[in-house]
Amino acid sequence: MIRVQNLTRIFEAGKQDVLAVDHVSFDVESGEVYGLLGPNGAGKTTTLRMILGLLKPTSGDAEVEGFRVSTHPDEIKRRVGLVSTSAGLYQWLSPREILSFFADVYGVPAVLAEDRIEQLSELFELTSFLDRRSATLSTGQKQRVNLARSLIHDPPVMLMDEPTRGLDVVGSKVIFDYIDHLRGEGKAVIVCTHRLDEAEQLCDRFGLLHQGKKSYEGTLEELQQCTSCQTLTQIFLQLLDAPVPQPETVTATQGDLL
Ligand SMILES: Nc1ncnc2c1ncn2[C@@H]1O[C@H](COP(=O)(O)OP(=O)(O)OP(=O)(O)O)[C@@H](O)[C@H]1O
Repeated sequence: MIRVQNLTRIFEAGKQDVLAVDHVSFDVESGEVYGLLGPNGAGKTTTLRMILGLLKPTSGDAEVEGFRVSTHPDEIKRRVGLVSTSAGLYQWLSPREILSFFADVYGVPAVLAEDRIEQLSELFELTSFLDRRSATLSTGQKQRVNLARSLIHDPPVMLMDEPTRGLDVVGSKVIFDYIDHLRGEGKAVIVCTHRLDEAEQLCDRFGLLHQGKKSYEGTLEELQQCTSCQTLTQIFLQLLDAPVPQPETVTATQGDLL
């Protein structure tokens, strides 16, 4: 469903270029939740932005349902939803107006959009504030509107950048349930998070980025076998202590150690 092939991005930043993402490759299948993890500055957001077509790779490519982002950026946007804590809502519009607006942007026919808004309002319990101005909503309510917005065009792929940042336990639970819902619907999901405890519960497979390179990949069991660590936090700390692999990335399924 999602194929990332040798994605690389170099930023020109003053006198020194920044190699933000360095030949990263991975696949995510339908119904799979893939945790893209790494410390600050590892290249997670840059990778998501390239998959979505918001940022041009220096080299490499990404594919969604067989469409390459380099050649079919509009097909990609139709097929990918994005949940990001930094996404704001239009303060003067109500959730219903926001959802209608995005349905229109994504080319969802008006009749279908009405049904979709109905379904998503029930799923995310928006009904009681669907026609209130967004400025008056609580953080958790705004977050639920954002989740509904990301699904308005029913995309087969969902990218989530720090979805639980700043949320309390109840808000985080809404995200957990949402990710389970996506998995049940057969979507391919990539989640970037610093909450390793959450990632451990949520994700089926992990790719660990370090200094722009993919250092580890596998299920929790595979990572445990490969590192002799038990928790994702321990595995992560081991990754930070290890030298960045050169030139090949390491796949836990191959039984290699860093
Ligand atoms: N527009 C830009 N110009 C220059 N450097 C950039 C730009 N965007 C990102 N970078 C650099 O690229 C590297 C990767 O950044 P990125 O935001 O992808 O990391 P991240 O893993 O998402 O980090 P965090 O967890 O802190 O959000 C960092 O060194 C960052 O400073």
